[in-house]
This record gives sequence, structure tokens and C-alpha cells, in this order.
Amino acid sequence: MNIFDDILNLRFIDYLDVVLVALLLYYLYKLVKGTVAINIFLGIIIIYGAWKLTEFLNMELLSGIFGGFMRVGIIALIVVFQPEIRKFLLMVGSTNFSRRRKFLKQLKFLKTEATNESDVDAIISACNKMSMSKTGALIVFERNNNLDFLSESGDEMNIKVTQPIIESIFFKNSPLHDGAIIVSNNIVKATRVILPVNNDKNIPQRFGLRHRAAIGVTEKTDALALAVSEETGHISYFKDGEFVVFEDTTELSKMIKKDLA
Ligand SMILES: Nc1ncnc2c1ncn2[C@@H]1O[C@H](COP(=O)(O)OP(=O)(O)OP(=O)(O)O)[C@@H](O)[C@H]1O
Repeated sequence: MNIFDDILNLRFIDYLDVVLVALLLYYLYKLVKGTVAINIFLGIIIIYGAWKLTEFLNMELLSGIFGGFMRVGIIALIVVFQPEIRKFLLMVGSTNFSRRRKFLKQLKFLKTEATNESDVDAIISACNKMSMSKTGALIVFERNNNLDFLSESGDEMNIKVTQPIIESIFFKNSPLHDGAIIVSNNIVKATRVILPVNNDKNIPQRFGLRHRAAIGVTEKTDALALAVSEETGHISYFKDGEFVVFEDTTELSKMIKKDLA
């Protein structure tokens, strides 16, 4: 039997299996891409290669050491990749099905629904105003990961996004100004939300809890975050746990629209 016979004998389920493994690898790559985890992943491959090489060369002591290391590898992997595993499970378990359903609906009826564009503009205009008046703000955009588990720490809201609404929420004397707001599909879903804070020592000291919370939420979920500094008035944009550099707010607006699309 040659290779062509093998291919012909593949069942539909085998093709599905291959596609699913490819998808899994793609998501794993997306998770570790650009993070320190990719170096750890390479380190593990190197140690595995060294183990097999020392085994092949019958170097008993060295292969014993590498082998012992690889045997506890699965536990070490869980510990080392804990944030990535967590993010992956979150990605799988809290996918925002309502958004997906809407997408399918659009495909079905070829209906072009209004996009989020105008809302991003309203939010950016509000940020500009708050930046000038040095009003602190923290805005989280929900994407595919459902953020209800975070919203619960704050006050539930259900109000359409407009520039005055965003400004009045973060107005210094407003009872709602503390913490973050979560925006999803043109709606402010929650205010006064407490976000997970990133404790990484490499983040410059000048960034306090607001900015660390923006990093925390965007690294643990696929959300996007905007922060306006109360101290400097500076607007910062966060994605995948990192600051995103932008020239001006016009470029920022384009970036957010693209990331939300
Ligand atoms: N975990 C958190 N989740 C949501 N909001 C938070 C969190 N921690 C702090 N904040 C908000 O950030 C505000 C300012 O915190 P802090 O001064 O430490 O941040 P900062 O990064 O230095 O920002 P700024 O430049 O505006 O001072 C708090 O009053 C609170 O509203």
C-alpha cells in the first residue's frame, strides 16, 4: 500500500482531526507569541533534544539528569505556563456566543448592521477631553472572552455609549468614577469594576495601579483597554498585556476599530 492509498483511505473524521490539531497549534502559538513563554518552550525543546542525544551516545549520567527533568516536565509545564493555560481555558470557556450568533445572523441574511465605529470615536473624544482636564479613566472593551466574571465586582449598568456618558462616569465627583468600566457592543455593561493587577517588577514605577490593571486584564483575557492618567493626562492603549504605541488619537481610533472588527 503506498502513500496515496493511505490518503484515499482517510475518513472524514481523520481530516477533522488534523484540522482541529492545526487549530489547537494555531491558538497555542497565538497565546505564546511575543511572550517570554516562547523562550521557555524553546528551552524545553532544547533540553528534550539534549536528553535524546545523550541517550543515543549512552552518556548515562547526563541522560539520567535530563530524563529526570523531563519526567517532572508536565508538572513544571503547568507551573511555568499557568498564565497561558489560564488564558487558553478562558478563551475556550468564555467565548462570547452572543457575538458569534450575531455574526452568523449577518451571514445568513446578508444584513449589514451598524458597526461600533461611532462609539469608538465617542470614547476617544471623551478620552481627549478627560486628558485635557486630567481626569483619570479606565475603559475595557470586551471582545470574544466574556467579562461577566469581572463585571460582577462592580455595578451592573446597561447604558448606551456616548461621549457625555463616558465623561460623566469618570467625572471626579461622580460616585461611579472609581475603577474601570466595561464596554461591549456599544453598551457600558458595568462601572466601578476591579480588574486583576499585573505585579510584574519590569513595569516602570511611574505606572500605578490603573495602568497595571489595564495590563492585567488584557493579558488574562482578549479584552482591550484604554487608560487616561490622572497625573499626566496621557492616554494609553493596551492589548495582549502590553502598551500599544500610537502617534495620535486619530491613529488610536483606527487601531481600536480594527482590533474590535
Ligand atoms: N485593580 C483595579 N481595577 C480597576 N481600577 C483600578 C484598579 N486599581 C486602581 N484602579 C483605579 O485607578 C485609580 C488610580 O490608581 P493609581 O494612581 O495607583 O494609578 P496610576 O496608574 O498611577 O494612574 P494615574 O496616572 O491616573 O495616577 C484608582 O483610584 C482606581 O480608580
